[in-house]
Amino acid sequence: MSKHIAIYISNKENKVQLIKRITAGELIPELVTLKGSIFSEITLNRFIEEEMRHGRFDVKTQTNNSLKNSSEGERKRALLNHILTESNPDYIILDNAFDCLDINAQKQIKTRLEELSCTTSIVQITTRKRDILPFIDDVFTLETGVFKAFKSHGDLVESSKNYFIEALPKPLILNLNVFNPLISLKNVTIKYGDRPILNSINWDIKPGEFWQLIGPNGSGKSTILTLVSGDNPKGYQQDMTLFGIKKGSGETVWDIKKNIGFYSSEMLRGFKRKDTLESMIISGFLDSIGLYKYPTDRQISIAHQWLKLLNMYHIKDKSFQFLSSGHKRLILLARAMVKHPPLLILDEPINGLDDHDTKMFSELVNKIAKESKTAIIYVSHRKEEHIKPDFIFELTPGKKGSTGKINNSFSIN
Ligand SMILES: Nc1ncnc2c1ncn2[C@@H]1O[C@H](COP(=O)(O)OP(=O)(O)OP(=O)(O)O)[C@@H](O)[C@H]1O
Repeated sequence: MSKHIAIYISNKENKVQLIKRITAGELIPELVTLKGSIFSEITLNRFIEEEMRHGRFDVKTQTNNSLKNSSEGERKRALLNHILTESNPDYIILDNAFDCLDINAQKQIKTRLEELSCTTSIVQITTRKRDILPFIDDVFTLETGVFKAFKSHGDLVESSKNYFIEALPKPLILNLNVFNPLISLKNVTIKYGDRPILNSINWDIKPGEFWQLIGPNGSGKSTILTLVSGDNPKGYQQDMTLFGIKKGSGETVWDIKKNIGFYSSEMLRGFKRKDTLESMIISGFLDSIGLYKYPTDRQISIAHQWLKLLNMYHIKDKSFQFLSSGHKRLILLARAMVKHPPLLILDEPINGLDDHDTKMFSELVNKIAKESKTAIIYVSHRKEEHIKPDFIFELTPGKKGSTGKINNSFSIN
C-alpha cells in the first residue's frame, strides 16, 4: 500500500528546501528511488513561461485557452490533469493544492486524489489546517526546520489576541468629492470570442461598503475587477459609471485608477527590489514602485503611523525582501491604503498564507472597513471565517455567462 503524509507548516518555513528534503527521502525513504511530480505554483509558472517564451502549450485546459489566459482555478485543474495523465508518477507532492479553488473543484480534486492514493504516494504540504486530506493519518509539522508529529487538530491553539491596537492613520487630504454610487454596472455582458462570461450584471457599490465577491473558478470575478479598474477594453461597450465618470466619455485610465488602492497576492512577485518598509509605504502616496521623489514631512509622518499600527516601526529601515510573506502583505495593504482611496480592491489576498497570518491580515482588513470611509471589494472563493463583509455579490455560471446576485448571508465553504 502507498504511504501518504501531510506536512502542516507556517509561511516562515523554506518550502524549496522542504521539497528537496522530501525528495531526498527524509520522511519517506522509498521516495528516493521513485518517480515523483510536484504540483505547485512554481511548476505552474514554469509552464506559463514556456508558453510565453517558446510557444509550447503542453498543459491543456478544459476551455482550450492558453494557461496564461485561463483563470487561476482553471490552471490548477489543468496542471493536475497533466501530471496525472502525462507523467504517471509513483508519488506526487502537493504544495497548497487547494488555494484558489472553488468548493466543487476542491471536492473533485479530493475525490481524484483519494482514488489515486491506492496506487500513488501523496505528500501534501499545506499552510491551512482545514485542507489536510482526510485519508492522510501521518501528519507532521515543521518547526524551524525540525519535523515533529502533529498529533491532533487541537495541537495548535488559535490565538485570540488582537494584533492592531492603534487607530487607523487618518488620510493626508480628506476627500470630500465622494461619488454615490462609487461604481455602477448596468446590464454588463461580456464575451471572449464566442464564450459568454458575464450575463447582464447589475451592481452598485456605495462609499464605505464592504463587499465580498465570490463565484466558482472561471465565473468572471477577475473580469469584473478589470472592468471596475478600467483595465479591460471590453468596458467601452458597457453601461458603467466609475467614480462619477461614464465609461467611454473620454476619460483616461488614470482618472479611474487614482481612486483605487489595489492588492493581490500576485503583487508579491512584482516587488523584488530592496526598498525599506518605510519607502514601500510612502511609495503608495506617489503611485510608484520605489521612491523617485522626496516625500513631504506629512507623508513620512503618516507612513510612520502605519508602521506603528503594524507593529513594524522599529524595523522601518529594513528591506522589504526580508519580511515573511504575511508581513509583506500587511505592508502592501498599508501601501494601498495610505491615500485612503475611495475603493480598495483585494484580489484573493490571502492565497498561500498560513492560518496565523490569515487571521492577522483579515483583522487589518476588518479594521480598515470599520475605521475608514473606503469601500472594499474582497475577492475569494471560500468562506473566510475572519472576514466580515457587509454584503456578498455572488456569480453563478450559466450557458449565457454568469449572473450576479446579492446575498447578505452566505453558505459557501
Ligand atoms: N484574455 C482572455 N481571453 C480569453 N478568455 C479569457 C481571457 N481572460 C479570461 N478569460 C476566460 O474568462 C473566464 C473568466 O475568467 P476570470 O479570470 O474572470 O474568472 P475568475 O472567476 O476570476 O476565476 P478564478 O477564480 O479561477 O480566478 C475564464 O474561463 C477565462 O478562461
